Amino acid sequence: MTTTNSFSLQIRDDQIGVITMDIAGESMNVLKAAFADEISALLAEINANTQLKGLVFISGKADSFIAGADISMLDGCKTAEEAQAIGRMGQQMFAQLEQLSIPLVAAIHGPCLGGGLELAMACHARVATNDSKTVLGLPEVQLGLLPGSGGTQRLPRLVGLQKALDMILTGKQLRAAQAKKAGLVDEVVPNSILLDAAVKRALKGKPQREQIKLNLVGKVLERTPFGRNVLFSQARKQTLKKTQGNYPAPLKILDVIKTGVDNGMQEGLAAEAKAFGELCMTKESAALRSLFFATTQMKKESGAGDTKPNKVRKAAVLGGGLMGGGIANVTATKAGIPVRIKDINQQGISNALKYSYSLLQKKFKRRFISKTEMQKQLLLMTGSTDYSGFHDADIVVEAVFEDLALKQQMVADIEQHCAEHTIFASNTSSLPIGQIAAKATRPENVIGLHYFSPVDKMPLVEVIAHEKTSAETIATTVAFARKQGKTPIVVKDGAGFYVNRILALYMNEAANILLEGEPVEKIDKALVKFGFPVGPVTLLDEVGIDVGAKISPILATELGERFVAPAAFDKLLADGRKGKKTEKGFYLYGKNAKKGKKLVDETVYRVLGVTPAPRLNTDEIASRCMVQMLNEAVRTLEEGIIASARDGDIGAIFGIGFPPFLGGPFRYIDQLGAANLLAQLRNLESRFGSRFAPAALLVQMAEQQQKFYA
Ligand SMILES: C[C@H](O)CC(=O)SCCNC(=O)CCNC(=O)[C@H](O)C(C)(C)COP(=O)(O)OP(=O)(O)OC[C@H]1O[C@@H](n2cnc3c(N)ncnc32)[C@H](O)[C@@H]1OP(=O)(O)O
Repeated sequence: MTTTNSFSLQIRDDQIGVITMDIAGESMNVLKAAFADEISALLAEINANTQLKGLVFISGKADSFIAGADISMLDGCKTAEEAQAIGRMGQQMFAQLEQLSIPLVAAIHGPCLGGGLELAMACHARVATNDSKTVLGLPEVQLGLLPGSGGTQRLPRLVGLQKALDMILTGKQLRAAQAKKAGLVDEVVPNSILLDAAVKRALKGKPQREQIKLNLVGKVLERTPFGRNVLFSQARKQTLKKTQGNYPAPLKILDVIKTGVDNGMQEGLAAEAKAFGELCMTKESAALRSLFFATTQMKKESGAGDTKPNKVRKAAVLGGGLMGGGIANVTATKAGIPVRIKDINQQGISNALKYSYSLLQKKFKRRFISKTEMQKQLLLMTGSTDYSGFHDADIVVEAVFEDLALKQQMVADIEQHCAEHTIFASNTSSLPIGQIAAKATRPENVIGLHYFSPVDKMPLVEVIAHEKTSAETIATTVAFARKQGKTPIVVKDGAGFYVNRILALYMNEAANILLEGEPVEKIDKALVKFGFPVGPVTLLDEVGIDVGAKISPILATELGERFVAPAAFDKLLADGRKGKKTEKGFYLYGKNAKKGKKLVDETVYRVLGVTPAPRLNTDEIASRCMVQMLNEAVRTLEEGIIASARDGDIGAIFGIGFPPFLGGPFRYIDQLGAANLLAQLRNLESRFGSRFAPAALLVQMAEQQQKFYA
């Protein structure tokens, strides 16, 4: 047996060499530049051994194959050339593996991502486990990068151009069964026989590469120059529409893949390494990498110092509506915890169960989960119209109407029907938690747990501790949310908490601009171009104009005048316009809508008493809404609502889709400069009044030329 720092080679009696990768001191295998020499030494030994029949590459870590190149190493690069050299080194290392004369089989269990998948693709065959921890993908685009060590060239050759474009442009990860269907892995087996299956394959010799199966349209699109031109130009159009030109990586991905397809692998690889180096130096990639570091760091925090969480064995949800159904869904499917749903009527429970069934059915059809997994997860969800099955719940999440008296009644009911230690978590979006806990006998068990809609998709939750919430309750709730696949931020109690507070002022400003006569679609386009997934007016239609109207007065009473929504908005409700759910809002829905087109309901202007006439340019519209959000974010930091700029950045990106390439409100202010933002606010304050008054902390930072991040 030969060992280097991170690799070992063991030759079995059947003359199959097993290369095990296990980086000492790291919880996951990642690729580092220093490995080039180790791999070369290993390969020299392998090439000198004429007895060897084949090789298996496997990870020595319990639950990870390789999570990609070391992102800290990439972050440390000072020049594009330095990053390009790292990509090149990986390319050369993997080319050496591919050129081995004996078969090399990758045995994959756990995340096989980025450089990890690039390595696996250079192997001659791939066997993966059917475990849910096994995921394969090229997520570099989510870091503002592209796969820099052959991924842009090998993936299209393995799975076809269309599938590869989809995977590389989105960074999506496939489960083993999906990867098998795509042609990315050759065999899927249980973890217990992974090594045996890989050895068996290696003993069979090098496999012939099979031609990718395509239907007629696929053949025209991928195998003719005309078809490929159509494919790339369509992909470019869609990419630009999606990114609004804000992200450089996807366009480079298209260029690099096209170079490889048109001019061959070598030119493709050269273009890939060069683009990788360039992208590494962009501010967009730096911002996206900072998100990776922030979220990884947050995974380790309990939310309550050294206090350890208690185990949650069973959960319950009050209310089977859209939110309650979503919360029950992530509890069963992501956390794997049994969950009891209570609603006032049977219909509510059926709706919640049906909702989960349809989501799971979709996952099953996409081969993301097996039928057994689906059935197991469904069995974790049960319901009743009374409190039966609640006595042993460790946490109860309430998702009932936004009504203080009702929520206080729920607290009393839970204290009566559940155990002493049961946590009462409220999914309120605006009511202070202290008020919900005001009549509680065990206020230390009461906490806020604010999810965002749709719950199965939105990654953020706000965990809100009121004055009497115990550290144990905080730590347990944070751990519970994390098990549900969420990124929790712990925020201080106060109306609107963090996310809705900064969102409310941004939405109000969009409403003010609308009342000045700017057309609805122009306002939405301005903010989409800025980088938000949808514009503010669309968002209001989605969330519900009535919901906005309910939250505004609460925020205005607790936080001041600047939160008062424009009075004209009452006219919308008087006109029965609640938004998309009632098919009556700012846009046309239902039978009035035109298929494939989003059209403004022009009658809304009459109701609001305005005549639409575009006057402002899109930058002005975006910046007026944005400065409101940024200024309020600074205020929440000043008041201790959020504990750090990092939490504020993650909250805004994961909670409202703040443009990730800007790194969040605080990183964006650092980019703009506090003084610049202050000048914009002062200017707007002189024109529009005190709603633009700058936060004291911002003034101080501008004067002292400080930044939120060092
Ligand atoms: C040249 C190439 O084309 C370029 C590349 O490969 S770029 C890198 C592409 N890869 C990625 O983007 C994957 C990044 N990693 C992840 O998404 C997640 O870590 C994961 C899905 C692999 C695992 O998630 P999870 O189980 O929650 O574990 P998580 O806490 O995130 O990570 C565990 C540890 O591995 C580290 N880690 C994971 N991937 C890493 C990476 N690519 N680089 C550096 N560290 C990494 C984390 O920092 C953490 O370290 P710590 O224990 O010392 O804090």
